[in-house]
Amino acid sequence: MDINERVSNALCATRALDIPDEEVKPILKQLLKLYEKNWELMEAEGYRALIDAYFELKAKKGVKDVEKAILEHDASEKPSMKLHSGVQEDQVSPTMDKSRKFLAPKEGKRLKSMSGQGAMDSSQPDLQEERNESGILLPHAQFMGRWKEVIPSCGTKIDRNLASKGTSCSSYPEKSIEEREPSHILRKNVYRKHLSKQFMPSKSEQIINDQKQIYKPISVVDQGVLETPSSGKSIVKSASEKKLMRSEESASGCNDNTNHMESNVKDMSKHRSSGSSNLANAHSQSANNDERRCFSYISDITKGAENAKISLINEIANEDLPKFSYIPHNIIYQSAYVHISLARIADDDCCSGCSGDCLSSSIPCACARETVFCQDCPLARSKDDCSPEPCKGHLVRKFIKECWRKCGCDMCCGNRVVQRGITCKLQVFWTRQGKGWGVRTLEKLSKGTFVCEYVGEILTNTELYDRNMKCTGNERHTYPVTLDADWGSEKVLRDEEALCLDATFTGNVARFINHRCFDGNLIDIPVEVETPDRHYYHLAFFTKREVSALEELTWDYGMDFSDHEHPIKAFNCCCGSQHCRDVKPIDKRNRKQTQQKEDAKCKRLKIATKRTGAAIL
Ligand SMILES: C[S@@+](CC[C@H](N)C(=O)[O-])C[C@H]1O[C@@H](n2cnc3c(N)ncnc32)[C@H](O)[C@@H]1O
Repeated sequence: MDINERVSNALCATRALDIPDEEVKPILKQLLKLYEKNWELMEAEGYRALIDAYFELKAKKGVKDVEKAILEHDASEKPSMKLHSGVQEDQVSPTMDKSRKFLAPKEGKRLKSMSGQGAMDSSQPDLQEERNESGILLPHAQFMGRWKEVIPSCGTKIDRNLASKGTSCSSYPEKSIEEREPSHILRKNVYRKHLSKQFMPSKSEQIINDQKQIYKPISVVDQGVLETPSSGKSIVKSASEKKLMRSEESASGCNDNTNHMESNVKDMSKHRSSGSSNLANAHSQSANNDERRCFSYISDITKGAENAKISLINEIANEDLPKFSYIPHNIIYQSAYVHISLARIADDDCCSGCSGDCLSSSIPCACARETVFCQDCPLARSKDDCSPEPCKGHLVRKFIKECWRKCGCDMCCGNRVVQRGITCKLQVFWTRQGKGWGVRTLEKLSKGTFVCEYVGEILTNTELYDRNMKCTGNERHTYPVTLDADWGSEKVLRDEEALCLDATFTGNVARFINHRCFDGNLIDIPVEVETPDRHYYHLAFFTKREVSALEELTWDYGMDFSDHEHPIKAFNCCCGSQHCRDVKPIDKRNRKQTQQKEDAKCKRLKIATKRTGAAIL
């Protein structure tokens, strides 16, 4: 990217905060000097440094003194480069296996940690500890006085050359999504059965709010006066919010694009409540006398357990926060047999002879070869082609096998993506369509980006059955997903052997990802990391297409809404997809009638046009 483009991207990001170009330009200039023209630092976290510097200067001295003030700016404020993963470029159509088998009850419960996974136990405090005694939402310590949240970066791309700069793990260059190379090589027709996936809603899909109200929502009116709104008071929306909502409603596949900039404004207003005048300035600039509220905000629901912070925001309603313990890796509940040992990994199941990045060599290593690109993949053609283009995606994707401990490559190897964890900027938010909480991305994601793994407790099918039987109905939602454990193996596993993941009580951000019939923007891919037999594997979400900043992330749970025989009642789907499978008979009739009316209208128009010779616009 050339300098002009970079400058214009930076101005675009600050303009979105109503910061005039002429005020930001000198700051940009001085910061660049300070950063020795390192644009990656400038661009990190949505130009955070630039925006921070602006508000700080504005609050302290006014932007005229910028040149002097910026030199006083602490160099330690430079954002550091983060470890970033490579990316998977692929496409597949989700398949469904609707078999749901559960067996008899089993005995008690105790959590144990899975070896080598560093999982946290369930004693991890609840999200609700984010509140102070008076019940007001408390920002995290590191959030106080500094605005550290992400701003969509107007499609900022990072220099291609970065990829070839230093690749040590601590300073692994942050490639733009567009620039990342595919990290996994996929094998065709690998497994016999498709991955079975389904969510079981709790017995009652009603949200039962029996939790104690332990916090009060915050709302900021006009110039940042803090108030706690009385419950039931309707939320006044700005014109832009209303416009946004309308466009959301009409947009298919792009729901809940709540204005992130406005979220940030709300975040800022909270800063003021904690004594940050610069942020208050920002708020008063942008609020334009609109009433703005933020009912709840947590800057990092992972409490530092992930590489990237994941915030939670509710701008819509005064809802209880979800109660669960965040874990970044799967954890065994009790009886699940997940046998991880280096001895089980045969020599041809790893690439001990490799070094550095397995994907950088022209011939993929043994692990990468386990999964082979489709015929059209430029990497597969790379043997004949000395300069392969970036992969444009694959027709068939089955599973991914990542390099692991016995492999000779390093942690920055392109064939280690899922194991490096979340690097995307994600946010949990309260949806407008009645789906409860959902997950959105705060940055544009290109097709094939690894988003997150589905993390939860590893249970046997028997244990899951037991758990479901004990459900009181007070649980807000349950989130089990079955691992199609006999996939790729010779024998069919019994229910006390077959595994599933349950994120109801303990899980990661994926537990908030909502369902969308057919055209969700994520696809779940089984990933083999530590265990070679596919009895246990990881389930990772990748984007199926480019996803815009602020778009809700969704996947197809594979539910059959017409299966009324199923013991667990499915939820009423509000996915908004035009291909929604949960169509009530009356809607079906209406849909058909509307279609017939449309067809007739079209026909009439065509005839009229033929007669008059007029063009249909
Ligand atoms: C994995 S959870 C997703 C997070 C959930 N929305 C929450 O608030 O915690 C699955 C539950 O979300 C709700 N849900 C997911 N997708 C939905 C959809 N398309 N329409 C309505 N409800 C949905 C259902 O209640 C379902 O049982």
